[in-house]
Amino acid sequence: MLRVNQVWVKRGAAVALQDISLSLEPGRTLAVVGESGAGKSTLIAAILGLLRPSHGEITWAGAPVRACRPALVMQEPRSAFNPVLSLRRSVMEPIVASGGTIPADRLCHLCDGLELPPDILDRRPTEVSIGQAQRVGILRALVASAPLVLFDEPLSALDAVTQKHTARLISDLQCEEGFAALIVTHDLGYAAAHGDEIAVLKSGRIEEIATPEQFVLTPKPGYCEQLRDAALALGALEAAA
Ligand SMILES: Nc1ncnc2c1ncn2[C@@H]1O[C@H](COP(=O)(O)OP(=O)(O)OP(=O)(O)O)[C@@H](O)[C@H]1O
Repeated sequence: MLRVNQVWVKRGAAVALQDISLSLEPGRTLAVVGESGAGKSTLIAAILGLLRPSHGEITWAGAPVRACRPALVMQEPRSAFNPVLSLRRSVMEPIVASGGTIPADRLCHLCDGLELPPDILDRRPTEVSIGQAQRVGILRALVASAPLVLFDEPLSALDAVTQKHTARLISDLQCEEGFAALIVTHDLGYAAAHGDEIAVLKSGRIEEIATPEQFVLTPKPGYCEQLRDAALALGALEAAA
């Protein structure tokens, strides 16, 4: 299980995360939402060990998170890849580096599910659309069979139909394989439909961790309620309301 215990993280002179505690079990999804600059990407970087907390600790099954080889879907689809390598090399590299192999049928199954044409992995990042690059980023994370997958705005470059389809593929695969998913998103509809819990971040602090039902029906007064109301007004929570 992922445990984030009373974590504080500084970025430069400023405190970007303050007293963050949360946990996430295998097979479960935690959606992290909140305004721009709230600290969502900082939380991912701290979980990955890229930023060191000034206080508190972050573990997976009681050990440093890096020991479980977590997978990351990065926010910027194209810059997530080395521009001079084929996408295939970028997808395979983490697995080859750890001495593993990817069964060909798994790669084909995931490419099909993500609606990626068979030849796409032989191209470079600049030779595919941003939405395709985003789906290759998801492919790279899922193919590794990591027990913990961190998604930073995984669907932001996709059209609505592809978003829905890709979100379903991630959920189905999670049911089959049981990985824990932490998903940072601005899309409250996605958070409510696919999160077992929603964590609302504001100014580096957790305002509330709630089930989608609690968030929609009885959000914490103040910022969480404003966020819920704004999402309702935009029709983003229709399925969950
Ligand atoms: N490299 C950096 N150096 C100093 N401060 C940074 C750095 N990166 C981010 N910050 C600051 O840390 C705070 C949290 O940023 P973070 O990127 O985690 O927010 P976010 O919630 O992911 O935002 P967004 O939704 O816009 O991606 C912000 O105040 C931001 O300006």
